[in-house]
Amino acid sequence: MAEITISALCHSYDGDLSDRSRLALKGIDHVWLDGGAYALLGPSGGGKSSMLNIISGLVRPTAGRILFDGREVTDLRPEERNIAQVFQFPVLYDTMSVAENLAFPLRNRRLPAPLIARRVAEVAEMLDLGPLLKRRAAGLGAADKQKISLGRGLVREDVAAILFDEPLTVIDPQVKFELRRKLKLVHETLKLTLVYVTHDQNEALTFADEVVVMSHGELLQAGTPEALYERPSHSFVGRFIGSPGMNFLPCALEGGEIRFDGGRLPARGLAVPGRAKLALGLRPQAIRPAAAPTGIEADLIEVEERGSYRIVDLALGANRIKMRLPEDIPLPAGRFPLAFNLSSTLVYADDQLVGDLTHA
Ligand SMILES: Nc1ncnc2c1ncn2[C@@H]1O[C@H](COP(=O)(O)OP(=O)(O)OP(=O)(O)O)[C@@H](O)[C@H]1O
Repeated sequence: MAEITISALCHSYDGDLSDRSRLALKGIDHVWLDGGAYALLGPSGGGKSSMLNIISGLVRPTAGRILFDGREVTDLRPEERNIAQVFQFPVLYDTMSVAENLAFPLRNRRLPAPLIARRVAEVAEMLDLGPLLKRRAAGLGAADKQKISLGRGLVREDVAAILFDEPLTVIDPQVKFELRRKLKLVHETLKLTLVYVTHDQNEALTFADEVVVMSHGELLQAGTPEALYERPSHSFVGRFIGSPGMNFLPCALEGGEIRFDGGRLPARGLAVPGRAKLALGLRPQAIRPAAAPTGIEADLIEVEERGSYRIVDLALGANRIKMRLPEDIPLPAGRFPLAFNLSSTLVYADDQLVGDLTHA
């Protein structure tokens, strides 16, 4: 396995870098550490597949470099890079048995038969394919076929990394959960460098040690699931992660206070760039009804029951915000004061996190 470094990566499918807004990748730097389990998360068209295909060598970047363990591979062909890639749809040979499909990447490299047999048995065991080894791939369902594709990715011991491009899209939810758990176990056992593309935040947050969020060809944040949840460094990440996502209140910094429609909060010592568009970012669980007046008053609009908690829609001045309230906390009716957890009340300037209100 290898550490993969990408440096100043830009890509345009027509080769023209002059119009930044049209680039599929807009100057990305990142290091994928050896043995890390990464999720590459973002909306459709954000550049995730382009990034994977550039790492594997299927696409050559218009500008920038890729290094495996410090060695430049930008100009190497896919077969020279030793990357295993698993795609959204199963890639296998229908006429071969499951065992032959799993063995194929190893036979191709002319590995000794006993080694091939050992690896095929190990991978089949990991993915519960043992009972199917002699069956022809053609007769199997979508989930089993995709397991074979995953197995073909995992079977080689010499790969620099395994890249998964939305591999569970065609799998139904119950099996999906099971396979994701299996992949996590496989990662823990084999310490592979894994990059797993998804646009599903639950998939990303449960699978990865580190989540990399991309949108519009930019890498917006890379961090642990907790960091992305608690301190999104870009407002897009705050909105994209969480259900519901982060609330954003347009605000202004005046006289040592953050002022927003519906309230104000002390913000002494907070420095923000001049002329920046400011917003307060608040997770729904950082908001609570207050027992005494706080200067922030909201009107109850709607309540959605979600089992052990409620999502409460509130009007705060002209803003609509969502509060996540555990079942055991009473919900006042009508208009009531709100308290914000200040360490989770984040300040964004032109969509970038600049601080919180803790020390105000
Ligand atoms: N082969 C291609 N030719 C031209 N443009 C492409 C090609 N592949 C991707 N693009 C464009 O590059 C941008 C990034 O697409 P990419 O497929 O990398 O994003 P993605 O995040 O993987 O999206 P999805 O989740 O839909 O696969 C998009 O604007 C897309 O239209």
